[in-house]
Amino acid sequence: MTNSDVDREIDIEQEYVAGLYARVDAMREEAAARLVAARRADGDREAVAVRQAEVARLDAVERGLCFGRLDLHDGWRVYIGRLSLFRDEGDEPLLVDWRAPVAQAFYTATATAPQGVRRRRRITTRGRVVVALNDELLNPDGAGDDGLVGEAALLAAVTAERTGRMHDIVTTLQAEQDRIIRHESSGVLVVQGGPGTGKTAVALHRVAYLLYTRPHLRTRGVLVVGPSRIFLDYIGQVLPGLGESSVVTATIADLWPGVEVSRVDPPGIAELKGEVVMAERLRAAVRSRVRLPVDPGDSVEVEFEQQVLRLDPRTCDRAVRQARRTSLPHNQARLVFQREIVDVLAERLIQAMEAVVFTDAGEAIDGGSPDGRLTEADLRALAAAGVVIGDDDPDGPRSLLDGIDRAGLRYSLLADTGVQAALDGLWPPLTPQRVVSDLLGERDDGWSAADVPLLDEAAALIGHGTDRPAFGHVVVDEAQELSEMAWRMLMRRCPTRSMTIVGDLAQTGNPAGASSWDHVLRPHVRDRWQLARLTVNYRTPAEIMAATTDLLATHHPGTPPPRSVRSTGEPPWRIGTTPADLPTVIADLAAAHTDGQLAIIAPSVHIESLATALSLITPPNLTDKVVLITPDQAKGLEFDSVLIADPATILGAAPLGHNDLYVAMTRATRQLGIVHLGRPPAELSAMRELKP
Ligand SMILES: Nc1ncnc2c1ncn2[C@@H]1O[C@H](COP(=O)(O)OP(=O)(O)OP(=O)(O)O)[C@@H](O)[C@H]1O
Repeated sequence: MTNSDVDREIDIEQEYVAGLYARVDAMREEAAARLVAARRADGDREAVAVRQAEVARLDAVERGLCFGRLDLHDGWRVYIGRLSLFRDEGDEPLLVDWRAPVAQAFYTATATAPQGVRRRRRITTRGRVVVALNDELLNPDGAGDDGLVGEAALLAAVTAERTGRMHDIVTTLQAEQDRIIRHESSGVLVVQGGPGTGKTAVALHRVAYLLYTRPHLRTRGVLVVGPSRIFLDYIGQVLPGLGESSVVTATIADLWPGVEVSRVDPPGIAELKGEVVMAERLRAAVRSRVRLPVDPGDSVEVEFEQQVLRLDPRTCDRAVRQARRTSLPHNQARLVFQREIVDVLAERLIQAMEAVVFTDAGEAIDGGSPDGRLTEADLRALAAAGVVIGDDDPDGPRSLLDGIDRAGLRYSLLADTGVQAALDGLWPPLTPQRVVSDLLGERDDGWSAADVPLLDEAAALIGHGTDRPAFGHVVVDEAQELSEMAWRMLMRRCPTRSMTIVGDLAQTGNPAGASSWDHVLRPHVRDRWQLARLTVNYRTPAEIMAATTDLLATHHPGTPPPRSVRSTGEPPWRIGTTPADLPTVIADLAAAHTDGQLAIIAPSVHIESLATALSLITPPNLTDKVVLITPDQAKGLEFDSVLIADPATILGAAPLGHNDLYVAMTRATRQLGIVHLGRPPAELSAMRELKP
């Protein structure tokens, strides 16, 4: 096309896009009016929320409303964008939502498999203005069929300066990513992929896709679990940018409201707390809190209204078995136990009362039989005293107390503090906090992140907080980090086991985390899970991935690094220094840095001195030009450039330190530099060395 052809085409698209915005503006006005009306119509909060979501969704699609066009061989033309727009109900769409089936060809059609597409056009807009077009003709001769769809737009997206916030990739999704996003699994789908392969992006776009294709999830709710608050902030704009703002994001610790994580476990302890054997130990701990008398001589005395009633071991045992047969959690089963015991106590009291009959004058004249029947002698005595009993059923038991009296007596027993104290001594009410701290033998000095799944397990055993929300679909990001106990907790939040799990087993930093997907999932879904893989690294240039080769080969032999989508021609470097000079060297390198956002990734022992030397805050503000973080905090994030301080300490600080170093090395989109103390670790010695 000549320049004037391009200009003419841009004018045509501009007119079309302007028409789309006019339609959105009209819809937005209507939605705003509906919101005002809903607010006026007193109190219906649900209706207001629905209307608010409608307005938010229309606001969210403002940027990049329309980004593509497909020209089909049969003459049809389809515009692709962030939502579907119609001029009038029943009309052909003006714009097709990227999640609709017809839009799939935009991401997956190739010259060899054109899917009826003649031309794929990318439309780039700035605000509401069309600024560029990029056409691909899908010729059957296969020209340009390199597996990457829309390479120029893709490379522009992956090389753009980072902002500390993740953006959606709806305009440049690649075929292998699209297939996962639209995967029809309604069970557990695991997405395994190396660093930068788009796992997080794909998981979030899949959420948007599922909300579109399975509308029931809007009411059932979707939960996205991430490794840290920093990470959740980093991804926080992606779903709202796709018009989906109803999704809950949380760390594992956030899923237990009311507990503040304020403590870090000593090395090795978090690992033990994460093992599944803890579930059995908690179960045993809860069970052992029911304490029964064993010998007849140990009968429990219950005082009620100046009478002493005795509970022998057999009665207690029967009540416990009755309660356990219900399979209810501890605190609810306790109520069954109490009812059983109170029934026994009430029956004894009734028998004692029936055994004595009072005249009008309050004089005790005779007794009934133990089963509540009055003897003929009793009846004669009572008739003589003017008391008439049981005339509604002359043949049945003629007891003095009717059903209401008996219920009242049971209630009085249950409400009596003496009776309650005796019952609590046998089957006490429990709280998760008590159970967990008793089991761990820890003082009340706060909770660690690894305690949260234990609290949740205890809560499930006890029946505490049974109103915890469950979700229709759960996404787990950086899923390799979850312990067995954390998986149990998550499964309780997702009874339908509809999940998207994304992670990389080569990046596991948590010693309690996963080394095999089958191992973590089998106890919950047996073999009913599917694995999908992502193979192309969009973040990290080939030069940086090459620098991780020795690290990967040493610690994960046989794991191929993902193929980088691009190279920069700029190999990463390393430089040696002394412990005393480390802060100055890092500060000088940071001061000389001009190429976009820089992250300094350092083991926690150096964070304080580096923060002082560079006047940086910790934890960082992710949108700052220079941020200082630990490898653990860096999980899932990315930056234009990365400086790693003291890699040997990262390697040696934890049992899976090599994975932490791998994470740190794969965060940069442009440059990587490593400052080591003394000689470099063997895994990095092949890197280009800069002389100080
Ligand atoms: N199709 C795409 N178009 C544009 N950018 C993409 C595409 N796929 C991935 N990216 C970008 O590549 C980067 C890495 O993506 P993402 O963080 O989702 O990868 P990841 O597999 O979760 O990485 P890690 O496991 O290393 O944390 C992000 O900036 C993302 O926007």
